[in-house]
Amino acid sequence: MNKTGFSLTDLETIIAERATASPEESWTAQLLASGVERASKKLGEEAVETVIAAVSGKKSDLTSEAADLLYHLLVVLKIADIPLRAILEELEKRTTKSGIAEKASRKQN
Ligand SMILES: N=c1c2ncn([C@@H]3O[C@H](COP(=O)(O)OP(=O)(O)OP(=O)(O)O)[C@@H](O)[C@H]3O)c2ncn1[C@@H]1O[C@H](COP(=O)(O)O)[C@@H](O)[C@H]1O
Repeated sequence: MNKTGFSLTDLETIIAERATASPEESWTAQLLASGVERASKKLGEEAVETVIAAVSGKKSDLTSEAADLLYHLLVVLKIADIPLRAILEELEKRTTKSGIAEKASRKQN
């Protein structure tokens, strides 16, 4: 748990609230208005920057890039009208099986 109890759900709420902000003042409003293609491109860039930071071994860079990545993922999910809850439910379903067992069951199908 972090110091303040801030969670991804809180960030999801902030993103939803910023949807009505002026795009001149709000990066979130700009991204939401830009549509799924541009926001996804930004998400992809943040993913690449996260990979580069991970490989560099610089923990502070990776922390910062991972934060950018999670924020932009939540923006894309908002545009797609998929609540964070749906992703958490999907992840929860997966807790009943190991990743290796799940991959093996895919190969059989
Ligand atoms: N968590 C974030 C957040 N993380 C990253 N960003 C913005 O995402 C943008 C990323 O742009 P760039 O790709 O140009 O930045 P970069 O990848 O660091 O830079 P380059 O090296 O690629 O040039 C920057 O403007 C960041 O400020 C964020 N913008 C907003 N939030 C949250 O959303 C709230 C509302 O923000 P606004 O909507 O801007 O009011 C904020 O208070 C935060 O809680």
